[in-house]
Amino acid sequence: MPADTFLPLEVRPLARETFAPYGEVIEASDDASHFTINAGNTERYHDLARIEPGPDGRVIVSIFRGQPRALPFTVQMMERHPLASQAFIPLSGRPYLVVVAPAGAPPRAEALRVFLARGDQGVNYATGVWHHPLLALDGVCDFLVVDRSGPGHNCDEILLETPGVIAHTGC
Ligand SMILES: NC(=O)N[C@@H](O)C(=O)O
Ligand code: NI
Repeated sequence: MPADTFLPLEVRPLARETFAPYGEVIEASDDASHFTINAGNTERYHDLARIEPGPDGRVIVSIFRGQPRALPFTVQMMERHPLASQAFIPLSGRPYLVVVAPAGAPPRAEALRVFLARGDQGVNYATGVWHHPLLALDGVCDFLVVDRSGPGHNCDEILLETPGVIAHTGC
């Protein structure tokens, strides 16, 4: 592709099945494993994500306060955590964007998949899955983040040879 080209990226609604190659969707949906507890007061949506702290790692819980991204948004870089998973659970009730590519070799823009997540859907990136850092929309948004603390290098970043562009969320 010529040097000044960009690849338009399609935005799809986030769904458990289509996100499966990249990790899990964390949401209280009918297709999740769930059962009633606390004498009928509470429904437990059970074991929704495979949290992997990796070798000598410890699971930690943090809050990321993300500034909103403006659209159109140019995806120029991707990152991965080769030692552990990373989960984002929205706390502000707003939609956000998720950009992923399969674990393995550094992706080209053609391999990127963009999902629009609802404000009641979280995601867990499986170990090594390429993703773009947090893409909050519409306003400052808080996310509960479950990932790893421990020894070793756990963040690889790459620049895309051809950037992708997210023109709009389609909603
Ligand atoms: N650097 C950091 O902790 N954040 C990224 O991993 C991210 O995915 O937002
Ligand atoms: Ni990350």
